[in-house]
Amino acid sequence: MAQLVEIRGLRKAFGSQTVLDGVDLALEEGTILGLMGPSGCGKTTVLRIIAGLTVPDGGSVSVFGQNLLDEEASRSQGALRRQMGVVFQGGALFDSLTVAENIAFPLRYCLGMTEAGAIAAQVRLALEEVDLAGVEDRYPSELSGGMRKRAAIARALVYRPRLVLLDEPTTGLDPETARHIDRLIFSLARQMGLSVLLVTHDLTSAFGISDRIALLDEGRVAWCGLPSQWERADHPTVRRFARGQLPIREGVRHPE
Ligand SMILES: Nc1ncnc2c1ncn2[C@@H]1O[C@H](COP(=O)(O)OP(=O)(O)OP(=O)(O)O)[C@@H](O)[C@H]1O
Repeated sequence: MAQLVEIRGLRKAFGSQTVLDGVDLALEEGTILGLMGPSGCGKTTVLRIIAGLTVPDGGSVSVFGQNLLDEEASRSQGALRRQMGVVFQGGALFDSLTVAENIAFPLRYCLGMTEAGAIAAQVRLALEEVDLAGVEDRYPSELSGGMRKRAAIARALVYRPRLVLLDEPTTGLDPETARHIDRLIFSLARQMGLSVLLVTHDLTSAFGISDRIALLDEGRVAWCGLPSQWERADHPTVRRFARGQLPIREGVRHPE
């Protein structure tokens, strides 16, 4: 299968702190890659580099076959970004805009749509896809945490990206709501043929919906494999990260 994202030898330091020190990572088209690792190991930094929001110090990042660090790719950043949907940690909806205005935002400002009827129809469809029909006129503060996450997912998917970058989509949610979000991500990804990078601390989420798992630690990918290989992985980082707990396997689906 084709690699939609291919990262080689990625390096990034913030001041004297080296965060990424030779990360190799690949995301196959149409699959979900769960990126896990201890807090502060650089997961969000990897996501932000792929999204073009953080500039790395070295290495290569190829997305849709284009090296993001090439001059030519930097000229077509806008076109590349339009093929990516990003859900940031916390959802990052605009508080002063209604849900409909939030979801319409990328249609207006990324795709340049202006026709109100067409925008409203796409917003309605996007909300239906995340089981949020009817909340168009509410403000984010009037939604529950789970509803805000779903609205953020709707905003990321409304312009039909090929690649979706999700940063901790289930953090801060109760287990039932978190599993609802997992099911939603999984079914939308499969229905739409999306490729998904899922950054998460949530083992249930990662093991429930990911096709592959990568574990980032000390600046590198310490382990990468199928969820079914995790328990047999005789790797110190895997043991340390899981702190003796077996991954919980009650998620949406578990590829063997
Ligand atoms: N813009 C920045 N300036 C300085 N340091 C930064 C910046 N962004 C990230 N860092 C540092 O880089 C390290 C990695 O951060 P990052 O957010 O990528 O980790 P993470 O694995 O996503 O963490 P968490 O799981 O806690 O969200 C942290 O020590 C963080 O403080």
